[in-house]
Amino acid sequence: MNILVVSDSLRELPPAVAALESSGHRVAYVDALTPLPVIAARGLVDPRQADALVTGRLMWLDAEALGLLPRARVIALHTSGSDNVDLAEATRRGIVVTNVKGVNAEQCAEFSLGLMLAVTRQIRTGDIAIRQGLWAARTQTSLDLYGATVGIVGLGLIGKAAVRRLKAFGVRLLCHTRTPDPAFGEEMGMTYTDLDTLLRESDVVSLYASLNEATRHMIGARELGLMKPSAALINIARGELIDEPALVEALRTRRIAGAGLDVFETEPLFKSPLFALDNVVLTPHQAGLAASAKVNAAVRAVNNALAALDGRCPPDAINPEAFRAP
Ligand SMILES: NC(=O)c1ccc[n+]([C@@H]2O[C@H](COP(=O)([O-])OP(=O)(O)OC[C@H]3O[C@@H](n4cnc5c(N)ncnc54)[C@H](O)[C@@H]3O)[C@@H](O)[C@H]2O)c1
Ligand SMILES: O=C(O)[C@H](O)COP(=O)(O)O
Repeated sequence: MNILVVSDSLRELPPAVAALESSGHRVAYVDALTPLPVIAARGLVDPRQADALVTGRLMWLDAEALGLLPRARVIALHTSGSDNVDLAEATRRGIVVTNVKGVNAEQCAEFSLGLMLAVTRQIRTGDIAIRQGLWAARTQTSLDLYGATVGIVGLGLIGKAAVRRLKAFGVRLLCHTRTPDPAFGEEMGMTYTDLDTLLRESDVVSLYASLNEATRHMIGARELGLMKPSAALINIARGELIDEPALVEALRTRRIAGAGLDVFETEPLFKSPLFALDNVVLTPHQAGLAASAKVNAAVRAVNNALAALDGRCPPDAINPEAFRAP
């Protein structure tokens, strides 16, 4: 059978390539996350012949793109998010979709704490000052994490991993989530609350929710207006959780004190009003980019694809009801 790999990184990961090459299937690679309609139009590889597609988060798989995969049995994502796939349409077409949830959860959690520390303790400002010879400008940071209230939005794998770390920081923990875990909350000394209360009471609000219709723009002008002027907003989840122009305005007018952002409404991001602001720390969607996680993600995605082609429902199927044996 035919496997199409569209990825900007998978070919650099020998264990994933070895698994593909020894599978006995025909494998075609496109070494950039190019949209399927563009791949089809260029005619170098025909997605219509693919029985499996292995790809990543920036491959937008809406109804039109899925229409270019008439033979596909499986779409195997090497990312933990899966919001780039129209799942209902994939299911209707009998395509099983898999992701690699949890593969980079610990790394993303630790990165979010890095952003929290960078923003609240103004590590970036200090770095810039010392390089400019401005030792005397060293900043007395206005917020320590110790003793602060941290609001967790979305308590999934990454949210929980962040909470475990934050417990050691001596913070008060609030949480708003669709999936409260009372035993975990009790163990961590964390209080579940509605979103507005969390926004009003938190010194740091950190987002870990998945992107869906209920969470898209869950933080807009109204929500930013509820936050303390001294508070910081951290987002390593998905850019679309925040109404970005509203955040730019809140940061520009110092309605909130700062933000740490790893994800954006448009990615990749080459130009943004955020770049001109000194109270925001920005990173290019790298929270999960640890070497081990990247290899594990690619190998797990390849194994999901091979399982489906082998007639087994893939272990990471998000829509197992769509699985059909060859
Ligand atoms: N920056 C990165 O590199 C990176 C890497 C991996 C994952 N992510 C993103 O991080 C986020 C968390 O990933 P995860 O693996 O922990 O996912 P998960 O599915 O385990 O957890 C998601 C959480 O969001 C909550 N949620 C969903 N809808 C909600 C709503 N309406 N209100 C409140 N909570 C809601 C769910 O209850 C769940 O607890 C996702 O958005 C994922 O795409 C980012
Ligand atoms: O969903 C994920 O795993 C992260 O957002 C990372 O995605 P990426 O590997 O496509 O950057």
